[in-house]
Amino acid sequence: MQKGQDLSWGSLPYSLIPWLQEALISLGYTKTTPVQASTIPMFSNNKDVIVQAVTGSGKTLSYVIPIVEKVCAFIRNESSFKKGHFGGLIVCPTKELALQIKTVTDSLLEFNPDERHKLSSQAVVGGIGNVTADVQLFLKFRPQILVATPGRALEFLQQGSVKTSSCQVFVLDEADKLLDSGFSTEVSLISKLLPRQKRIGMFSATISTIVDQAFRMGMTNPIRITVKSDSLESDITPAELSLNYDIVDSSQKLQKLLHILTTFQFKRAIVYFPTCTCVTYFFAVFNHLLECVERTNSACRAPIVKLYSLHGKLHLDSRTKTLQQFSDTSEYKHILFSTDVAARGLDIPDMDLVVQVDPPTDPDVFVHRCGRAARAGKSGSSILFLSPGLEENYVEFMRLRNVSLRPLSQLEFKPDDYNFVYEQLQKWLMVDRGRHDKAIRAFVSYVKCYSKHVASSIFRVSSLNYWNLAKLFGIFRFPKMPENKFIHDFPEGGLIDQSFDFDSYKYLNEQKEMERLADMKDQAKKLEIAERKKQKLAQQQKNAAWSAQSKSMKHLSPDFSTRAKQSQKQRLLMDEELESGELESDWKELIQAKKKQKRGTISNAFEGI
Ligand SMILES: Nc1ncnc2c1ncn2[C@@H]1O[C@H](COP(=O)(O)OP(=O)(O)OP(=O)(O)O)[C@@H](O)[C@H]1O
Repeated sequence: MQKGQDLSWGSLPYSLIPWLQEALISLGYTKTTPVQASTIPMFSNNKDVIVQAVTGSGKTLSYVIPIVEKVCAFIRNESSFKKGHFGGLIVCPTKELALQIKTVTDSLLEFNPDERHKLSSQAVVGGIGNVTADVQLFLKFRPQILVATPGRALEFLQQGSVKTSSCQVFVLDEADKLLDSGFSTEVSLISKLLPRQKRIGMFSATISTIVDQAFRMGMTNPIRITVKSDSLESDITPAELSLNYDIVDSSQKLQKLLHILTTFQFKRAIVYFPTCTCVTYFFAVFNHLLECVERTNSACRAPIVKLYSLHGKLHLDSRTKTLQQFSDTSEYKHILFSTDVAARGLDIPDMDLVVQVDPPTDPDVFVHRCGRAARAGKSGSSILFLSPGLEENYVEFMRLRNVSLRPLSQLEFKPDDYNFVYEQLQKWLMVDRGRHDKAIRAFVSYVKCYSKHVASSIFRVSSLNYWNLAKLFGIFRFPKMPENKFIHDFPEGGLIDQSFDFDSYKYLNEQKEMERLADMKDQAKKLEIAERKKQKLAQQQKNAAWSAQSKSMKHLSPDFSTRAKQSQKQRLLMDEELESGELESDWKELIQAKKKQKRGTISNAFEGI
């Protein structure tokens, strides 16, 4: 693709269907974007394509237009699709993205003037109804184009009444994500269920690692299309996106985040946290902090309109509603707290700021997160927090991956103005022990997630500053977890403030508080019994020592020494049980979640985020 090349729709090397061209212009797409100019002629002309182009460059229309053209050509030749047949399948990793692609597709199809052959699409995604309901809708409305997530798509295609033989195009949007271990089995099974002679298109902003897998999907002589950015700093992020980082102690992250969100000018921002529990927790914390900011005459007073939260453990309806409300508002300063469920593909208008409280575990996702801002030629900026020490190497690590980050300037941050943050956080936690439980869960999930970083030489759980991290979450004690061995000067009982009285720390929820009190009684009883057993054992040992004095070692009954060993073993086991009982409380939820996740991998590998 040459610089200064004519990008009008009319300059494509073949003529688009007239109503389609009219539709594009009516929708405000007056000319092609570079990736569309390069891809549409190839993909429409029966070539398999592997397309890499920066975020927000218009990849969606690069495949939707060729699919619509193929569907129309099929109808022209065969008069219509038979019942149970369809013409194109688009698969992508998240439900939100699938619904967004369907919206883009429908916006074009509405312009089809042929009353006899209505064109439509259907979303086939997990979390909405069930596959039987999907098939019923499909048979009733006979859509020609399907937009699906991998698990549900596979189930759907395996239903007897769904016929795949007319499918001519198979698109993998966010192909690198689809072909990684979480989804690859479903995706290759889907490909096998579709006709051999179908065309395949793979699209992503970060696709370099998957080319070898293209052949496994059944691609024949795929054309590789790479559309780079004009940016001087990176050719894999848009030129209009400024990429910044800030070195900040975990203990100061909340304060800095509050400063940025209250003093920076932006319309919509997205703040990424590593796990679902972190999103839920910090969403609640931030709502409280913002109330405090509003109440006081604090230096950082600013008109934040609304916070939203999004993650994979929320019900799909509520996720869709949240995104809808967040996207629809025309007011300033709307902020979405999210996991990586909103990292790829989402096209939210006027998003001009992305903040990453931590880098993503997969470095490729960094580009996708930042790419939610500065889309379609608009400007935007992203800020990444890095902790001092090893994490500072991330800047060089990303530079080697062709992404250059600059230190954040113009941050007139005065820590003293934000002293109230930690105080308020602790006060807020004191109101309800349930809040502290949530903080502990979020803390544990954070550490677990940290251990999953691909760049394991930079992100080491052994190098984390757990004391600073504890301040970020506001917790009063360290949870029991295997990583405690890395905490220097680990305090007695994990208590961060030794004077803190956990026994009188209450739940607001009456039922929970009653259970806690009953538990406390139970524990006290168990300890008493254990203490008595210990004393008894000590007495037995004393007696044994006395009798040993009177007998020589060779006359010592072998039976006795075995019994002594056994009871010592029993005592150790009992101590371990008590210990693991406590351990369990912090880990139980994570283990359950892990099991659930394992069961759910087929339907959606994004559930963890
Ligand atoms: N030809 C065009 N003219 C003007 N705007 C366009 C054109 N094509 C697409 N856009 C707009 O550009 C934005 C980004 O498009 P799209 O979501 O397809 O990007 P993408 O390359 O798929 O991004 P990502 O890699 O983040 O998924 C959308 O708001 C879309 O409406």
